[in-house]
Amino acid sequence: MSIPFCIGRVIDTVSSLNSEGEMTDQLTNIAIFLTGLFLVGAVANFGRVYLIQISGQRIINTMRQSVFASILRQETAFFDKSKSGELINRLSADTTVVGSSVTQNVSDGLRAVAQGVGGISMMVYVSPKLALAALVTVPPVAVVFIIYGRFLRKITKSVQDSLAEATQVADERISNMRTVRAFAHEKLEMGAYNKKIQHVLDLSYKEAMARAVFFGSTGLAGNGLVLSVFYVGSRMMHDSQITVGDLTSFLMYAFYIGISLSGMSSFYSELNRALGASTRIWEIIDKTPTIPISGGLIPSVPLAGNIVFKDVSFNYPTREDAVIFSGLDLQIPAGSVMAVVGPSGSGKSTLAGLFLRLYDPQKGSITLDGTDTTQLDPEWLRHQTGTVSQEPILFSSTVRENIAYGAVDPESVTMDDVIAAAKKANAHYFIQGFPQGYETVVGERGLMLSGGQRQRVAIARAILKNPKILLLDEATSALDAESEHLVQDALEKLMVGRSVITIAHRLSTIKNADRIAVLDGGKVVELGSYSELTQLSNGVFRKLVERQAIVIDDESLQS
Ligand SMILES: Nc1ncnc2c1ncn2[C@@H]1O[C@H](COP(=O)(O)OP(=O)(O)OP(=O)(O)O)[C@@H](O)[C@H]1O
Repeated sequence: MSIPFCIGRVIDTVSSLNSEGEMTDQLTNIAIFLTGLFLVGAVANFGRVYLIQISGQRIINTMRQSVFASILRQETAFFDKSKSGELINRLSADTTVVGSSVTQNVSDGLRAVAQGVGGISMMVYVSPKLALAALVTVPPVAVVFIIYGRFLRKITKSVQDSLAEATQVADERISNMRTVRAFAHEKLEMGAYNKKIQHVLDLSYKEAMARAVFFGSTGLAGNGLVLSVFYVGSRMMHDSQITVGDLTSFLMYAFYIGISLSGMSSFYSELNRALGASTRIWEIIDKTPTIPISGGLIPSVPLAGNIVFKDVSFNYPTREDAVIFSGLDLQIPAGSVMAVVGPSGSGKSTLAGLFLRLYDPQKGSITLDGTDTTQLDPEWLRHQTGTVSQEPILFSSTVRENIAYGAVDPESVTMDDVIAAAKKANAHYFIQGFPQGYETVVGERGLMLSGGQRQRVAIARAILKNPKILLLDEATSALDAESEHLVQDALEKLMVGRSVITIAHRLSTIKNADRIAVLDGGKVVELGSYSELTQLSNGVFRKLVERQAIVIDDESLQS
């Protein structure tokens, strides 16, 4: 800010001084002063760029950590409503928009603001009257800024929303590429994606138009400022109200302000884009989950494993009209095996999910050793429970890491523990057959393994966990008869001394269960041992067994 001032002084000094020596002295002093100032400026610039860059990157990091932590904290129902591609977009694209605004623009923007404020102050110092003439452009510029800022925040949110929808489409199709290929729907999917991305482009046209108007008008305002200084200043100089040096300084300040106005315009523009995108980030960061992931009671006495469902009524939050349970009662005594059967869609998997507190029932209670599970620490509850589900999902790491994932602290699991669990799950043999053995990477979601292999790795994971409670949701459904027999054997050994809820379609696998609960119409309609239930004439279970026997007979006849 002192440069135009110094130049003004140089001009006035040169035109007023007569002696050569005096002029040289003055000029040397000013030159030394300016050199010092330039050096300070260079160091300050270095510091500004470096520090702002570093803090910007740290802000992006912290934001990403907070968004991801908040996503992981959310209750299961949140993931029923949200789409993974959309969430990933918030984690990456939105944080980048906010982050890049913070990194590049705050630094340049603050400089532009400082330059603008400094320039105006110096103008007022040199000549308040001329400064007033220069600032006639401020009110219309302020109005343009306000209107544009509002518009940009809104449109950025829409662009980011549409981009998230497009990412969601791509994400779902790419992760289910086999289905797309099997149905030969590549062109259809391309069309679906193009439609979404076209919407982003349409919105971007609007944004580009607004930007063009904004930058055009702020540029015009900057030039208007220079022009008014030129016009009024020249007249004032002619009337000897200001010196030539003052006018030169003034014109340079006017240019500075013009430049700073353009810097402020892009800063303001980016800031509003960042505000639009950050709305989507804060929506997630601020969201409090309805079921916390930890916190609550951790019983001091050893867990026995008495599970009681009492008068439980439930519907999924996303489908309020579809009642899954209405007044369901079920008791699983500690250390016993309860098999749950029933028609498809009768709520067998839901029952297991309610015990794990993936969802909370709208009515009734689920207790563990007499304590309502809503009072218990969910983290503790889930650590006590081993789960093998119908379609076990593995992570794209090694077989060893996937098995060790079952432990409370996977890092502390030894190779011997992993092998022992794999042997019990009848998985050791096939794992050893891989060239990299336990270090084989299983691909995204474990897709490089067969369904049966995945299931055995998942069983090994549950065995390694050694939990007090076991939830087996069709744990052996993907296995062939021989493997099923072997794994079933391992599972039965594992079940001893634990409370088990086992869900099975193949009724032959639950013959040894202590009791069988038959679900239908949102309630337990029959309860008893295999032999008790098969003896009930007209019983639902008996019919299920008879129907399955016919199917099995048909299959064996055909083969
Ligand atoms: N996340 C969800 N959101 C909304 N509805 C769901 C959800 N999961 C399941 N449902 C519905 O709840 C009902 C019970 O599903 P559940 O998976 O518990 O049945 P199931 O008896 O285990 O079925 P299957 O034997 O076919 O595995 C079904 O009608 C299903 O459509």
